[in-house]
Parts: sequence; structure tokens; C-alpha cells
Amino acid sequence: MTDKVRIGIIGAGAVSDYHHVPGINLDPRAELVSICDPNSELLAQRQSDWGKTKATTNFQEMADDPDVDAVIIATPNFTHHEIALACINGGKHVMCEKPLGLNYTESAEMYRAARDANVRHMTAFTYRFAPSMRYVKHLVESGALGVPRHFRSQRFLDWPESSWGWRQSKKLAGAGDLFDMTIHRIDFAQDLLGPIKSICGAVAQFVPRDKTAEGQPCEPSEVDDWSSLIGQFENGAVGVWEGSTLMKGYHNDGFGYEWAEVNGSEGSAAYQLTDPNNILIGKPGQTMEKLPVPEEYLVIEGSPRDPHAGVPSTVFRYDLVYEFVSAIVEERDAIPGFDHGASAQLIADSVLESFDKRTWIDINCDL
Ligand SMILES: NC(=O)C1=CN([C@@H]2O[C@H](COP(=O)(O)OP(=O)(O)OC[C@H]3O[C@@H](n4cnc5c(N)ncnc54)[C@H](OP(=O)(O)O)[C@@H]3O)[C@@H](O)[C@H]2O)C=CC1
Ligand SMILES: O=C1CO[C@H](CO)[C@@H](O)[C@@H]1O
Repeated sequence: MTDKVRIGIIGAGAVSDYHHVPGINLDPRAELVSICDPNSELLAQRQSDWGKTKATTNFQEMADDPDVDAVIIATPNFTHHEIALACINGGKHVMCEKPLGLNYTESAEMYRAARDANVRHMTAFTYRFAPSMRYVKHLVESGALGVPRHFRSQRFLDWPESSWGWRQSKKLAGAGDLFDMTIHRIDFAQDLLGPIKSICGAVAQFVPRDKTAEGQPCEPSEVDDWSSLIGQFENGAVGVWEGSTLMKGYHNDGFGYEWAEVNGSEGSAAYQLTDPNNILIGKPGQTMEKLPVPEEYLVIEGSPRDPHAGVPSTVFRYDLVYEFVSAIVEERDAIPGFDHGASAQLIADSVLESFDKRTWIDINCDL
């Protein structure tokens, strides 16, 4: 490795532009050196937007490239497994978007391959990096909320009813809202309260989504528009999760409405995506009070990001790259790793199994 971590991006679409490239640009230890996408026109556009780099339409070329130290996989879900294994085989450190695979079997294989090859691995569970989420975690761990009893997550967006592209194909996406949105919330719930031991889930499809945004007919959706679960954590707490992108009136500049809370024996704490630099705290017998998140929780340790610059609901996402690069430079595990991605995936898979069988499912994560 040279003095900079040389990063390649595979999948030059929306999330690379929104999260990962700004994250790389902010980190003086990192450099974007190569990009990969099947669409040559997009590659040319990105080279003009992101700066001159190598470019390829074949991920294997990047996996084999000795001038790339680490890759970020930001492609449609069905490609994550194959691309990650190729990059791990090529000795690259890998950050991969969520859901890690199309199912737990794929995700567990990705984790074991990365672990055995001794490369750094990270799942891009973005919302762990929100300042108020990080502060809720501190409050739980410090005992300030007492014994945690209850977790609740609600993620509502008001997005169009038109086609969701690859996201509405079972083969390409695995599932709908469940794998796209709720899986993040399964992850941060486990980060806050520890492993989930049993769940009962349900999903629903509200609309056919058989027209593109431009009004052209297309294949109808095969996936859920709403996903939900209730669960029991190993520590005795219980949880309830619900999400959908078709909740009218929850547009809020595209950020929707996100609320997650932990209720303990001594207090409650709530995170909101639309106000991530503040937190709601409740003490027994009192009304929830809004307080600023303390300065030291606004960015992850060492991050050069100015915590007061930019749109708060957006900019914390840049800290993902900082964590990935820190793990590489410091030769330690990145958090969240592929193990966290696989564990969340097992629970998401179990939601579908639970709904199919109309039963509770016990979780046995055998990584
Ligand atoms: N962590 C987070 O908060 C977020 C995570 N995501 C996740 O990121 C991933 C990508 O989502 P998003 O950016 O919205 O999707 P996009 O469709 O906008 O971008 C994906 C890009 O990957 C390209 N691609 C497809 N197959 C390959 C391949 N084999 N090799 C290289 N590139 C390929 C696509 O090309 P083409 O269109 O030609 O197929 C497209 O340009 C998903 O897994 C999604 O769940 C997304 C948003 C936020
Ligand atoms: O959190 C997220 C924001 O929206 C994206 C598009 O649906 C998701 O894929 C992503 O996980």
C-alpha cells in the first residue's frame, strides 16, 4: 500500500455520488483511483464530476488491479455476493452496501471469506453514524436509561408509486422495503440493544408499480411496500419496527419521517433522522425534552468533517468512508462489519419466513 488508501468504486450510481465520493474527498488518507460501472456513458460523466480516475466496465479488472487497495461495492443487491468474493480473492479491503447479500447464506459466505482472507470488511449501515444515534448508544451503554425494556423504529417516506426499477424485482433486490429500508433499523437496534433472539414479521404490497416514472408500462413489482416485525432481544427487551415508502404526507424534502427510541427503566431517548444533531430525552414523570447532541458525538472520532457544515440529515453519511479507511490504516475491524450485515440479513430473511409460515422464528446466527 502507498501512503494513501487507494479506493475503487464499483457501481457509479446514486449512493456512490451521494455518500461515498464526498466521504473519500473529505478524508486526506484516501484517494479515489478507479471506478467501475457497466454504463460507459455514466463512467465518462462520473470522471468529469468526480475527477480523472481509471475506469472499467468489468469489476474483475478492479478486483485484480494492484493499484487498488480497497473497494466500495455500490451496485444492485444481486451483484454484491459475486463482486465481493472476487474483490476479497484479489486481496482488497471491501465496504459493501446493504443488504449485504440476497439472503443470509450469501451474506455469511461473504463474511467468512473476508475474515479468512484477513481483509477489512464493512457493511454500509449508514444510520449508525447519525449523531443522535451515536448518542443514544452512549446513553444505553452508560446506563443513563436504566435497564433497556423497549425499542421502537418507524421509517415512513412519501415517495412515488411508480416503478422502483431493479428494487422491485425479487431476483435483483431480494425483497422491497424490508431489505431496502428496515434492514438498516434491524442493524441499529442490534447495535443498541444486542442480539435479537426471536421475531414475528409481516409484509404487504400496496400498489402494482407497473408504470415507470415517465408513465411507460413495465413489469409489476414483486416485492413488499411495507415491512414490520416485533422481536425479543437476548437481553430481555422487546422491539417493534415498521417501514414504508408509500406513506402520504411524510415527504419532508425526501427525508421522510424516521423515529427510533429506546425506553428503559430510568428514561427514554429518541433519534430522528430529520433532526440528527438533537435528541429527545425523557425522564420518569416528565415530558420528553429536546437537547443538542454533545459536540463529541457529532462526528466519529478523528473525522475531519465539520459537524456544523452542510445538511445535517445528509452529511453524517460521509463518516462511513472515514470508518472504513480508519480500519484499514489502523489494521482493526471496521464497524459495522460483514458479520453485522449477515446478522441483520438473517433477521430480515426470518421476517419473510415468519410471514409465510404465520409463526414466530427463533434466530440462530451461526457465523
Ligand atoms: N446505505 C445507504 O444508505 C444506501 C444504500 N444503497 C444501496 O446501494 C446499492 C446501490 O444503490 P443505488 O446507488 O441507489 O443504485 P443505482 O441503480 O443508482 O446504482 C447502481 C449502479 O451499479 C451499476 N451496476 C450494476 N451491475 C454492476 C456490475 N456488475 N458492476 C458494476 N456496476 C454495476 C448500475 O448500472 P446499470 O444501471 O447499468 O445496471 C448502476 O449504475 C444498493 O445495494 C442499495 O441498497 C442505496 C442508497 C443508500
Ligand atoms: O437508506 C436508504 C435510502 O434510500 C435508498 C433508496 O431507497 C435505500 O436503498 C437506502 O438504504
